[in-house]
Amino acid sequence: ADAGGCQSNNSFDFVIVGGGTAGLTLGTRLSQHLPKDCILVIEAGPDGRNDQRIYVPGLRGSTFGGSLDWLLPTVPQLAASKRTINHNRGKVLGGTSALNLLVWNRATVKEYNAWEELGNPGWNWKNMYPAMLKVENFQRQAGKAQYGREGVGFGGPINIGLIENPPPHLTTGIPTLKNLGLRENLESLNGDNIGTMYQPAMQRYSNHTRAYSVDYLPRAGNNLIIKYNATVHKVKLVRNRATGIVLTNGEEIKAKKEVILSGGSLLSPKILELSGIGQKGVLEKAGIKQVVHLPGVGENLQDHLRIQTTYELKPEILGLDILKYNTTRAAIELDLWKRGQTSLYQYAGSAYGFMKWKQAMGDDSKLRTLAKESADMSNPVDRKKLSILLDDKSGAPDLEVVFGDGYIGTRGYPANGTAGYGKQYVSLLAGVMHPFARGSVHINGSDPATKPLIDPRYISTPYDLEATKQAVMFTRKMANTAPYPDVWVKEYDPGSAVQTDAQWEKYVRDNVFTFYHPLGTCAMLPKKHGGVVDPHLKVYGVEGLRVVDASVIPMIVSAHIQTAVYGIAERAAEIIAAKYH
Ligand SMILES: Cc1cc2nc3c(=O)[nH]c(=O)nc-3n(C[C@H](O)[C@H](O)[C@H](O)COP(=O)(O)OP(=O)(O)OC[C@H]3O[C@@H](n4cnc5c(N)ncnc54)[C@H](O)[C@@H]3O)c2cc1C
Repeated sequence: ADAGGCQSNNSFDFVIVGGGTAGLTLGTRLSQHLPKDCILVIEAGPDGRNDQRIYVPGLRGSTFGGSLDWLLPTVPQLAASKRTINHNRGKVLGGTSALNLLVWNRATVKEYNAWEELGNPGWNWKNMYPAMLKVENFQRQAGKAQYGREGVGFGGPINIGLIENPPPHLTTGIPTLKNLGLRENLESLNGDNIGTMYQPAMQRYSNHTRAYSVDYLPRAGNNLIIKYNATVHKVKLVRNRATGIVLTNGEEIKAKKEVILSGGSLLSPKILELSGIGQKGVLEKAGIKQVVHLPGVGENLQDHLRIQTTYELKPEILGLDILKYNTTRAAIELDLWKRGQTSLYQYAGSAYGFMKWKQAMGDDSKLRTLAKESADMSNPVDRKKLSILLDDKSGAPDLEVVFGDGYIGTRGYPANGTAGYGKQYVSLLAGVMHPFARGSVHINGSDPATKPLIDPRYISTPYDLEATKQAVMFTRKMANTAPYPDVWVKEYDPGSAVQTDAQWEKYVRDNVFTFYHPLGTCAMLPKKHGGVVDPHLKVYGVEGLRVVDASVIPMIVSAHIQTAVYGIAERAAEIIAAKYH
C-alpha cells in the first residue's frame, strides 16, 4: 500500500488511541480499506510479541499485576464484604487480548438483536455474525472430537480451535451436564449456545501459541503506523471538533480526519472526561472545564458475575497446578513446549454449559420475582434484559458454567507450608449472564496518571445476589453428579461445612468476582437514554471523534465478550471506510 506521506509533521488522517483488541482490528482494516490514508495507533504499552508470558498459552495469567497490566481496582464493593476487586487490562500491544484467558465464543441471536432494538439500526445478529466470522480461522483437528459445521469462520486472522488433549476432568464435564438434563451442542457459536460443549480457544495449532489481535498486523498496509509506550492524556478539541490528541508528555499529534478511542471500557471514558466530555458534576469535581455535556460517559457499567467451588483432584490425574509447586516438572514441561512436543503449557480450553435457570434448578419462580424487583423499569437496558430473562423461548441463557483446570478460586493457590499446598485442584466456575447492577467508572481528579474510580456495584440488587448464590450451589451439584465424582477426592472451596442459605450467602459476598467483562461505559444508545455514541459510534456533540471498543456495547450478552469486540471493530471499519471512500 501507498504510505501516503505517513508520519509527516506528527499529522495523520486517523489517530486510534489504544493498540488493543479493537484498536489493532480497526487500524488494520482501515489501512486496507483506505490505502491512501495514514493511520496511527498509539499504544501505552510496549510491543510484547517476544514475551513468552504472552505467547505460551499455559503461562496465561502470569502477566497479571505486572508491568503489562493496568491493574485497575474497584472501589470497595459494599455488598461484597467491602472488598476491592482487581480488573486486569493489557498495557501492551494487543491490549487485553494479550493477557486474557483465551475463551472464544458467542452469545445468542436475540441478544445482539437487542442492541438494535435499543435504538441502534444495523446492530443486530444479521450484521454482527458475519463481522465476527470474518475475524477467525477455525482449525480442525484430524481424528479428534470436533465442532459441528455452522458457527465458525475460516480465513480470518485469529486462529481458534478446540482443546487438543482434554484431560479426564474435562472429558467428564460434558456427560455430567448431560446427566443434569443439558443437550450436547456441537454448534454453539451459531447464535444458539444453550447446552454443553467444548468451545474454541484462540490458539495457533501450528506452534501452540496464543492467537490475539496482533495477528491482524501482517495484513495491514505500510500506511498503518504504531507508536509504542505513549500514553494519551486527552483529545484536543477546537470548538466541538476533535483535531488530534495530546500525549501525557505534552506532545500533540494531529488527526486530519478522525480520532478514535479504543482504550477499553475502563479507560476510554477517562480520556473523554479528561477532554471535558462528560457529566457536569464529575468534571467539576475533577477541576476540568466541561466542553460537551454528555451525562452517559462512564455510566451503564455492566459485567458478568463469577463465582466458583474448587475440588482436590485425584492424585493420579495430572492437572495444571503441578506447574505451580513442582519447578522441576514445570521446567521439563516448558522445554517440551519449546520443542513442539505435547506439554501442559499447550493447554488452552475448557468444557462449558449454558442454561436457563429453569434447566438448572427446575423452579425458577423466586429468581423471576427478584429479577422483576431488581430491574429499573425506567431504564431501557434493564427492561430489555428483563424481557429476555423472563422469556423462556428467548434462547438466551441465564447461567454459564465452566469446568476449569487448576485452582481458580478467590483465595489463590494454597500458600507453601499450608495443608493445601502441593496438591492439584479443579475449579467449577459459574457466571451470571444478565446481572441488573449497572455501575460507573469516572476520573479521580485531573491527573492522567491517576487510576479511575470503578464502581460496578457487584451483587447490589436482590436478583444479582440470589442468582450468584444459586449459580455456586449448582456447581456443587455438578461436582456430585456422575461421572464427575470420578476425578476428585474432596471439596476445597467452600468446603462441606457450608450448607445453609446464610452460609452460601456469606461465601458469595466473600468470593464473588468479575468474569472480566466490563462494558457499556460509552454506550451506543440514544442520547436521551444515556448514550455516548450513536450507531456510527460517533460521540454525541463532537465532530471527528468515535469510540470503538467494548465500552460501546449497550447491553451485556451471554458470552465472553471478545468476539463481540472484534466484530464491533470490523463493523466500525466498514462504517468509517464507507464515509471516506
Ligand atoms: C483477565 C481477563 C481475561 C479475559 N478472558 C477472556 C476470554 O477468555 N474470552 C473473552 O472473550 N474475553 C475475555 N476477556 C475480555 C476481553 O479480553 C476484553 O473484553 C477485550 O479484550 C477488550 O478489548 P478492548 O479493545 O475493548 O480493550 P483492550 O484490548 O484492553 O485495549 C485497550 C488498549 O488501549 C490501551 N490504552 C488505554 N488507555 C490508553 C491511553 N490513554 N493511551 C494509549 N493507550 C491506551 C491499552 O494499553 C490497551 O492496549 C478477559 C479479560 C480479562 C481482563
